[in-house]
Amino acid sequence: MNALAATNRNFRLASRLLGLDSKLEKSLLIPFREIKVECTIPKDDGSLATFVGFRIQHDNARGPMKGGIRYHPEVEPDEVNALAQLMTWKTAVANIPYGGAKGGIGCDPADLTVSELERLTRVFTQKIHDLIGVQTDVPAPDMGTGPQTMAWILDEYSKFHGHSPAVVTGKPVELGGSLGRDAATGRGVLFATEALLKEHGMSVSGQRFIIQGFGNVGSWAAQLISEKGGKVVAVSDITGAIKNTNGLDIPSLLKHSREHRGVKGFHGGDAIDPNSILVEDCDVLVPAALGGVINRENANEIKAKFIVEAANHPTDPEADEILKKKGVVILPDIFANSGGVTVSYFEWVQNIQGFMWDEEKVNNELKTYMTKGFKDVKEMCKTHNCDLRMGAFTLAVNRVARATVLRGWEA
Ligand SMILES: NC(=O)C1=CN([C@@H]2O[C@H](COP(=O)(O)OP(=O)(O)OC[C@H]3O[C@@H](n4cnc5c(N)ncnc54)[C@H](O)[C@@H]3O)[C@@H](O)[C@H]2O)C=CC1
Ligand SMILES: O=C(O)CCC(=O)C(=O)O
Repeated sequence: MNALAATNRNFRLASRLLGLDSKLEKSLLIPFREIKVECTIPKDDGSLATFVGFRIQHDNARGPMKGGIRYHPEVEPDEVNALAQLMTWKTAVANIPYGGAKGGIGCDPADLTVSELERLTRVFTQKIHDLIGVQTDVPAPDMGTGPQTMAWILDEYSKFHGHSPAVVTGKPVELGGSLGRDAATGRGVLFATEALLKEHGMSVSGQRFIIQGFGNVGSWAAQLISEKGGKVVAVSDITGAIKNTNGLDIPSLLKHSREHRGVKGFHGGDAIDPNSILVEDCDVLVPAALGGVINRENANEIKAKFIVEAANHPTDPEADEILKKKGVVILPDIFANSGGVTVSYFEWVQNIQGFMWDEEKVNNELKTYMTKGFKDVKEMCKTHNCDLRMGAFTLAVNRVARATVLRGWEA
């Protein structure tokens, strides 16, 4: 099932549990605005290259639309649409005053030089600058983008609208980025996992983790989990997969990954087939790369007791059903990876106030939001007698529906 069909399905299931009116359901499902732009840049060798960029703004009932920008060869409209919708539900679960959006450019950042990436980012910003803004739509990093990408967007946007640090989050700290944003999604994954395991009378310490993806989210999650005594027994990225049943030495793996641009070749473990990583033995599986990786082909083989969705929509609905029958507990993306957008919110607040928080305050506030989010999701599970995914979806859809109805439809 494609990402959009899967996300729509989860939304509709939640809408039915809540008993939403079908007209309201339709208005919540259709995106506010879909932007598709052609981005042509001169490459370093003088030849031209054309890319397609998207920004899909899903909903703004609860506040400015918010979500990352992804640079990846598989970026296409349905996927971005699904990711934008997920942002609406994620900001609502976190209870931060935003709606949802997502953007992306269909490109392989590994094939472009830094100056080509800068030109591409600037052209994309020129095409969408009138449609984003501090109170309308605030981009952030996602796969294949990072603080430098946000710095280029900030600079290009500010040429049109004056200096506007709050137009993007996940910026370098020197440009108004928040302390703690870089680690925030991984730290949120840790807090979410702690809340889940505590509920089952367990803690991170001593559990065996497998992490797919070793970029921003996966590497921070691995680091923070291992600092808490969790044993990370296997990790994969686009270059390969490494396993060590005694636990990988994460600081050494981070160093190796920085020096060799990937985990491949790390000597502190055995190389394994990256396609098998999700079905290796562990207690907690943390997908932190692409969507749709847990599906009907591999769901039956999964050995983990818990899945913490650090990536967006890693589990498709067929796999959800199979795993539920097997008794696997899934902590859904719209809660589990909400630490990133929550600290993006703190960054935006700091920029608007012209004031900077210290990192301890950022991390403490994040823990408060994640703990409250878990409690709110669990309450919805009780109310609707449903699993954690539907608990999170009903919580979010109800909040957005309430805001939409309160605002009214008068033209
Ligand atoms: N960066 C953020 O703040 C947030 C990111 N996310 C989600 O987390 C996931 C990862 O994002 P980032 O870490 O930011 O991206 P990133 O670009 O920093 O890292 C992506 C990682 O995935 C790996 N990867 C790519 N294709 C793979 C494959 N086929 N098999 C195994 N590994 C593969 C890459 O090698 C890299 O290690 C995405 O689903 C993203 O939407 C969710 C919330 C916030
Ligand atoms: O920090 C943000 O605004 C959004 C991060 C993001 O794209 C996500 O949570 O999927």
